[in-house]
Amino acid sequence: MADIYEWLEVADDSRHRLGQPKRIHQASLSVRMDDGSLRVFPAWRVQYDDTRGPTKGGIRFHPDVTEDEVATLSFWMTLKCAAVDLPFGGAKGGICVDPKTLSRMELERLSRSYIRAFHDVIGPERDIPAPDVNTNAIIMGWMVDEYAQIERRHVPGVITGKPLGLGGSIGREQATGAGALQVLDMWVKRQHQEPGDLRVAIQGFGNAGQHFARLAHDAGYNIVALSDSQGAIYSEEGLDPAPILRHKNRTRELKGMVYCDDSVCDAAQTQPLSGDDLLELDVDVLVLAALENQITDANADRVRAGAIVEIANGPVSTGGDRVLQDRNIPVIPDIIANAGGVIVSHLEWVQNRMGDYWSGEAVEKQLRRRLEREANACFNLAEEKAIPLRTAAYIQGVGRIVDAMAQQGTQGYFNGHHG
Ligand SMILES: NC(=O)C1=CN([C@@H]2O[C@H](COP(=O)(O)OP(=O)(O)OC[C@H]3O[C@@H](n4cnc5c(N)ncnc54)[C@H](O)[C@@H]3O)[C@@H](O)[C@H]2O)C=CC1
Ligand SMILES: O=C(O)CCC(=O)C(=O)O
Repeated sequence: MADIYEWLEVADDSRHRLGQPKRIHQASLSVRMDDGSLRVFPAWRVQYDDTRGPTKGGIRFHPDVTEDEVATLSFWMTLKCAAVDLPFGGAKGGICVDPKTLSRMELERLSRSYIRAFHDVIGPERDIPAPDVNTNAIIMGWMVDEYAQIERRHVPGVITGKPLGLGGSIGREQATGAGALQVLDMWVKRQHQEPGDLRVAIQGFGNAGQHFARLAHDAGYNIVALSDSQGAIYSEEGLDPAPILRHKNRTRELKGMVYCDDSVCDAAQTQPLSGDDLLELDVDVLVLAALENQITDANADRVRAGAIVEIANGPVSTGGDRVLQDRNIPVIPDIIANAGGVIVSHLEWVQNRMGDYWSGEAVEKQLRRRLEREANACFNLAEEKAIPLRTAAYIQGVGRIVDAMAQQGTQGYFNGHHG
């Protein structure tokens, strides 16, 4: 961050404030299992900075979740919301759990207990959670219901990414993938390339990766490889994500894909591949849509992709980034590439507060307009100043945050309603 602060001539006060999270909330969630036993799960909500508005960010269920991880993700949320000019600060939540080991009822009890633990520190004008890794609209539905039961009133704006029947927005589910495709399209156009000429490999086939894959295939990109946590598949002829998704929904993994009957993905055309090998394929675009630290200084020198799109948060480590920069492999950074999700979350929150709901076209138009403006600003800054896209995106985000900090005055942060 030092170079960004130097560039923007950020005052020491703001550097100190951006140097650590404003609040870290931790809880131990006691949950009754179906067999009558009790399990306790560590959980966090970290609210990094609320200078520009209520804090915003998803909740992750994963066995590797730690306080440090949640805090880092909350910092990136802060930068992301500012980089695309949303009136939000940044937060993130997490529970250290392997959700695949829980029954549906256990998962519901765990989700509701998260809200009971953090009820006092969230709210539509305070901190607004949303889905992230291993959480989805069903879980957001349980959570918003738990919040309403505690409050004894409807409060749909406390959580976004909800089911449509509980005040969710049309378009939120595909927003992250759709936004990432829009940003990639803009970048491809600037390189005077055509989607039909580009071979794409995608790591991660969950909410973000699936929608990206489907929309990119429809837009003419040639998807040659896909992976999930269990394995990867590859086809020189190109993969159609729709039947692959049907197979994954049936079997819960991509690995067995070679045995699929469907003509577009039969054994003759589709080869299994290791997840690590996917990262090193000779493709035009490598899309990272799984977890952090997938490209590091240990494997960045073996990346053969022409460009990388970060749909996941932090999939390229700082060391990996340095190697890719030295090798002139452009990285379209997470805080722009995956911002479609939080942009439509903002639209959902606005609709909840208005008590009126928009068509899919209206949501899509607003998403496109904001991303076009903010991604172009980032691309232009990177080009004008000959700096990496990530540096440009950080300058865009940090610049807005430190301006808002300065506008609060020297006392506001400590004595005002943000304290
Ligand atoms: N869902 C959303 O709206 C947003 C998600 N993101 C980020 O996108 C990333 C993915 O999130 P979601 O799709 O929502 O999660 P998800 O839980 O729906 O899917 C995650 C996918 O990654 C796969 N995966 C995990 N480890 C892997 C590995 N080592 N190799 C290959 N695949 C692996 C899983 O099998 C699964 O397919 C995360 O970094 C998340 O923070 C960012 C912005 C918004
Ligand atoms: O939709 C949101 O509020 C946040 C989604 C999220 O966690 C992210 O962008 O990383």
